[in-house]
Amino acid sequence: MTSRAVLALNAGSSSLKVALFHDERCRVRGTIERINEAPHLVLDGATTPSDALPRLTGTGHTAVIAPLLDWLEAQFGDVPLSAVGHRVVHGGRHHAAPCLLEPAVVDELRELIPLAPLHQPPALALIDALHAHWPTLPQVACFDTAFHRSQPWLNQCFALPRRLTEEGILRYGFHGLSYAHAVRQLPELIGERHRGRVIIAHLGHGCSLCALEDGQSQATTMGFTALDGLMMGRRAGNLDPGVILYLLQQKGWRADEIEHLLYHDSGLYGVSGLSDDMRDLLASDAPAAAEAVALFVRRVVREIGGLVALLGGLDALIFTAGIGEHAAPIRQAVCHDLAWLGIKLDDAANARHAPRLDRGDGPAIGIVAADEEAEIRRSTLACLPASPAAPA
Ligand SMILES: Nc1ncnc2c1ncn2[C@@H]1O[C@H](COP(=O)(O)OP(=O)(O)O)[C@@H](O)[C@H]1O
Ligand SMILES: CC(=O)OP(=O)(O)O
Ligand SMILES: [Mg+2]
Repeated sequence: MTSRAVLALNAGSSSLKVALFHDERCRVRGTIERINEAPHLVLDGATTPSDALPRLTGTGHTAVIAPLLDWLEAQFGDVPLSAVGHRVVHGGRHHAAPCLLEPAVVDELRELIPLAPLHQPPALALIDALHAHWPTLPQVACFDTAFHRSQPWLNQCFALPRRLTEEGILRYGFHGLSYAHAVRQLPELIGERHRGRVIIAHLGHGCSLCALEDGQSQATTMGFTALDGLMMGRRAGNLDPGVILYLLQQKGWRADEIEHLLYHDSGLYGVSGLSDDMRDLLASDAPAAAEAVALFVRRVVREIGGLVALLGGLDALIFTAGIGEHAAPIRQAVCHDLAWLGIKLDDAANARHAPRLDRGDGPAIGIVAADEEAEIRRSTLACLPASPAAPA
């Protein structure tokens, strides 16, 4: 079989995650953190001297990509790239599967920028930059929204006039690459229960929940945009739309000020007044930090209650992403408040972040390490023409 290598790029609002896969092996993986302020590449599982890393002088995704590609070529020039795969947060109504990035698709994705203003522009900037760098290399879009196209129609609808629903004002849902990856890990982690009623809690900088049956998305907390649902690092989540009308009409806020409030100034950061990072809040003894953490937990518990009602019960609760994987006190508080569901957390297993956290009876509880890049690799390869058969 021909050898295949994929560069996976995951453009986040404040970071760029990168992984280079060669066949089954991951050759290098890392995150460019604080991309809009002071970008620096942190490689997974390695303490690399800074002079061996790319020198990132400009800020933003467009500025870091050229030095990153030069560095990758210098370090891994022996890896014959077959394609680049991108996480594209919004695929709208028409993309239920990954696809090759033809010019018409890129134009269509540009139209979705208002629906994902933090994520869609950096992904599109990377697609343009990669095309300029390697004009003939196939590029594939892997959509966060695609995983949720399986939701029953009622769970995709807002109670709005039909004409708006028909226009595509729907609950799309996000974090689909993370959920798809988690679902693949479930048979090994929870056995036959993977076919049952499962809730996955993706708690990272952005946060959402997904209710699944037989591995298919049934409902999710994010909606038309990634603003809905849970409280997040800098996003409020679920909010009475009357608050927005009040700010517009009574307080004279402009639309761009409201956008900033919703995407940047709310959530853990807004409530604590300190930080958008759960680590800082858990380490702080400021009352406002404790309140932000308590509200975060309260919102998770309340939304899980709603999803359990839709599923008609719960067979497993799975945590993933930065907070879900690493913040034992958050998992503990959520599980404590869900004791009425028969959830019983093994505190020792929770403290050591073990894969299985339940005490053997009641719903299974587990942790899956998020790996959107592995899902990007898999989806990207699936979009490429099959390898020519090896000569006999
Ligand atoms: N050890 C930890 N304890 C508590 N929270 C953590 C820990 N490690 C990471 N986090 C949280 O995870 C968040 C980032 O999660 P991640 O899934 O990497 O987000 P994203 O991909 O959206 O940038 C951080 O903002 C931080 O709040
Ligand atoms: C969709 C979304 O919120 O993504 P992230 O968690 O990467 O910000
Ligand atoms: Mg993320």
